[in-house]
Amino acid sequence: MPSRISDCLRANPVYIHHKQLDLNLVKGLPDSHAWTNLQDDYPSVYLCTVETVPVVDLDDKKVLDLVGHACKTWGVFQVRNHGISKILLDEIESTGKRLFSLPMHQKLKASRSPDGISGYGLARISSFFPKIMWSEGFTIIGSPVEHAHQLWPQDCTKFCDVIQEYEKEMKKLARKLILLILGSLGLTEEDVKWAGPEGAFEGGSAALQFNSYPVCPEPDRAMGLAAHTDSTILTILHQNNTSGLQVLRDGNGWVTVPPLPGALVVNIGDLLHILSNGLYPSVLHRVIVNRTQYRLSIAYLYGPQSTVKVSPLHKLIDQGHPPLYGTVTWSEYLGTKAKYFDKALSSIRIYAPLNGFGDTDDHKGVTAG
Ligand SMILES: C=C1C[C@]23C[C@@]1(O)CC[C@H]2[C@@]12CCC[C@@](C)(C(=O)O1)[C@H]2[C@@H]3C(=O)O
Ligand SMILES: O=C(O)CCC(=O)C(=O)O
Ligand SMILES: [Fe+2]
Repeated sequence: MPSRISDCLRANPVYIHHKQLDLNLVKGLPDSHAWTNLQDDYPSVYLCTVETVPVVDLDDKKVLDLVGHACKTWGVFQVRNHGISKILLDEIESTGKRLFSLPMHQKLKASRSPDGISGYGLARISSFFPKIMWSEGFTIIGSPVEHAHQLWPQDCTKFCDVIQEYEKEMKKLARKLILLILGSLGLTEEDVKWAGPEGAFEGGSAALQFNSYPVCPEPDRAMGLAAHTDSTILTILHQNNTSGLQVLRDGNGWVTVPPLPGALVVNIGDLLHILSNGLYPSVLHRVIVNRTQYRLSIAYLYGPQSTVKVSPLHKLIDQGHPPLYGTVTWSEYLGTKAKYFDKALSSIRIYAPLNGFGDTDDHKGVTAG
């Protein structure tokens, strides 16, 4: 199994046999983009008044309890007082807008190849669905320079500078959140071998994903980004002021994560699900689209160094709580995800209780298409 993420993605090419349409020019919803069975899925409960995604103020004295509760019961929360300046959030948002408003022929020059890691194109998970999603994406892993130069041959310095600054700040926030999450489990960085000196998580790796959701003529029959969990420890997401992100709540229904000015969304990913031995389950989420408002999001997908071994943390294991998952590196897990998609977590499960013991669910697929 390849050790670096880039090698792993190269070894698991994604062939997406769909031509990238310019969604901004399409007048009606083409059959290729018309999803069936969307109504048979779980209902959307975005008008629900009782259940709202937790919002955690990182300066709150009870932050550990709040984070722990959110991770255990929702797998997603929004954070305030996260330390990322409004200027930087505005800058990354306008960088994304500038990118996606380039003419199609220019964006296609920076296309992600099937065995590539970075660039413009449809989400990697597109190959698992018969219909095409109403979105376009741009992935950055490592240096953005090559693709940025294809997009802006004259001068891509501004783009690269903003990406670099944003990634630097996101990395700090991701580490802070991981320490809080460990704290909420009664653990410290010393309980995580690969955390390194002072819990610095040196060598952690990440992907930056820009997602663009143009306005859609028939939003009820289209899908912005199909239901999935992220293969990360956690994902930090900045969304513009258009709603669309939904999370599946206890298998009951889709709940919208409303955009809150200045707040960032934190999603628990599959690697934290494994590390926490299923105590903090990864969250199934999707994006629906909109007839009148353009939506943009920027996801910072954070994982450990690609070669470190991830398995349920020792202190969470005892006779009553056997390890539910085997050991994987992030690289290996991305390979597993590329093959099995929504069955990836269950494919590495090593202990399956007969009586609901362990109280975990490896996400049964939500398959509309
Ligand atoms: C590191 C990664 C996680 C990701 C696949 C990738 O190689 C880079 C893009 C990531 C992303 C973003 C959109 C949703 C997602 C499921 C996808 O298709 O590409 C995630 C992948 C993931 O978390 O598995
Ligand atoms: O656009 C969004 O709100 C979600 C994006 C997402 O789920 C992802 O990039 O993994
Ligand atoms: Fe996601």
